[in-house]
Amino acid sequence: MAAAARVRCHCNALFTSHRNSSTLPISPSRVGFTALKCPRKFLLSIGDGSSSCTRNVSGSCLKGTVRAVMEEEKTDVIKEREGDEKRFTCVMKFGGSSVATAERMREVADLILAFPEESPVIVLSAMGKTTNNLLLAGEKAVSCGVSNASEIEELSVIKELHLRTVKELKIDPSVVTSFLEELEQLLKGIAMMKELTLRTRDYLVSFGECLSTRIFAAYLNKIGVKARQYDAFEIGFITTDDFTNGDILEATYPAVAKRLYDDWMHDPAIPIVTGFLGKGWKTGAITTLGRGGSDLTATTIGKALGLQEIQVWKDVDGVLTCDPTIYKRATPVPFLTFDEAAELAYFGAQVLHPQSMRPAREGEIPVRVKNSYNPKAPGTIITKTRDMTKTVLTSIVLKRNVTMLDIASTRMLGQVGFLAKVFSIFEDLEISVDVVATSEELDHVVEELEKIAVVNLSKGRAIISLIGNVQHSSLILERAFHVLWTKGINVQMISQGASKVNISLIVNDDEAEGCVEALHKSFFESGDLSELLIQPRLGNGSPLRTMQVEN
Ligand SMILES: Nc1ncnc2c1ncn2[C@@H]1O[C@H](COP(=O)(O)OP(=O)(O)O)[C@@H](O)[C@H]1O
Ligand SMILES: N[C@@H](CC(=O)OP(=O)(O)O)C(=O)O
Repeated sequence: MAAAARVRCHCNALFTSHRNSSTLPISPSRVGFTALKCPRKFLLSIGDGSSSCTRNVSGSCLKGTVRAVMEEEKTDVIKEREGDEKRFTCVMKFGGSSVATAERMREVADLILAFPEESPVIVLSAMGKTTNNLLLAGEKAVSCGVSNASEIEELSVIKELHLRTVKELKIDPSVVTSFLEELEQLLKGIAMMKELTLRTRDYLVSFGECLSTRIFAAYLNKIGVKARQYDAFEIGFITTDDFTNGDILEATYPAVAKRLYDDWMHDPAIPIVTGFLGKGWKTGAITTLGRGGSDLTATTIGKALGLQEIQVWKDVDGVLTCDPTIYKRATPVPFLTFDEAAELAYFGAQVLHPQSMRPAREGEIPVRVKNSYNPKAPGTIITKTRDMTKTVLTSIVLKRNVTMLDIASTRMLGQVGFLAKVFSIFEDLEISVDVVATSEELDHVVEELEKIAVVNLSKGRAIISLIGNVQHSSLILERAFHVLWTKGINVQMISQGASKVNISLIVNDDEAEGCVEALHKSFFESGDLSELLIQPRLGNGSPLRTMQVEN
């Protein structure tokens, strides 16, 4: 469940909420903000006087990162190798849908071989729905009893899929059999312990990527293309120990580059790397990077090796104007900036992992989103900047199942103190508002907030994010509100992101899909909106900074 918060207080001050929100002038009576996916971050500067580096780290791993950075090799692996011939040109990541069957694996191999001029590093996700099946199997194991663990339906599905795939690809089944046996043992262990910790969960789901990459590497070798399988957690993907949501640490970049380059120099072979996985720096245990984390694996490799391009191959023709499962007339967006793509991902567009743009942006490496089912489609290219002069709206993102907190000051504290206290409650409970996972956690927040405020909790809300050129916010809002007014929809909260590419509206969840469809029709299907941009602007033309809508 996600959450958004609205704070009411009595002050006239400039208010900066968090990463995603701009500095907002507060109205005397109310201030609105949506606090969204914002793992607690600190800026950490490390330098020796002549140079320094700054990096974002989670609060919980601040100490760990300092140590990891200190232990990091001083030399920059890429610079050190500037004299060398560039060994790799791009990274190509294929998601679960791209490698769902033996047939798909063959097609992906053909696709890779269709670009002989490229020297790629390949990143793979687990086959099809394997990650979901592993998680379901783990949950069933908790309560099914040891003697029934081998009969869990999802285990059979996983076994059957992988054994069928090796058979169809005519490769040695021993590539997968020992893993499948180990998986069954693990499920028995979970059944015995009757618990599934986050650490075990990560170990459990790691089987998906470990299996798919081994099968694919074996297949390439079988058809005469030299390939080498790598488990990311063995080649330097170092993360925080936040199981199920590990954060990549800086030490990863030189370590991964060194390993991949060294191996290539000794014995050239296409690297086939497990997406999604890492190794916790303190525990040494397998971690995962959050669902869809293979995109982040790919961009991390792209930055580590200083590649020319990062390609993420999906089952859609690129990033689309909205989720095609919500509205099927969504169309590809040819160009995006890193900011737009990051915002889109942060606000819930499943097509990209929320953190995946960070390494690409830092390394200034273009990311191309392509369709492995339709390689001829141009896809989407994501770069640092693009011509925005004719851009009004780029994409519409829907995030469902949001809980809205309405927080009104009881005036027990001064204005400044009130806001500080509200934020400290979220901080103390280690909750970044958009990632509140259970209602139990929310109860806790409400309990604490009620000591200083009147709190209203509204479930069943959705966030519709309008990603585009917020320089034209008035035009976007005018049109959006017209559409929603026509449909009789009440917008309950509105907020603008600091990145200047996002306006978010909160509406009732059960009305949200209809809103997305209506907004899509108006923004993308009713003529060129950019024509309106030539109309003279009234006022100073500066974009909207804040607005609060009362329901
Ligand atoms: N704006 C969007 N553009 C494209 N796809 C989107 C968008 N929003 C959501 N999606 C969903 O994301 C899916 C692709 O992402 P994902 O399943 O993670 O790919 P993969 O597993 O291949 O990496 C699409 O099938 C689509 O349903
Ligand atoms: N297999 C993992 C990681 C991943 O990135 O998958 P995909 O690329 O299929 O979204 C998951 O399902 O979350």
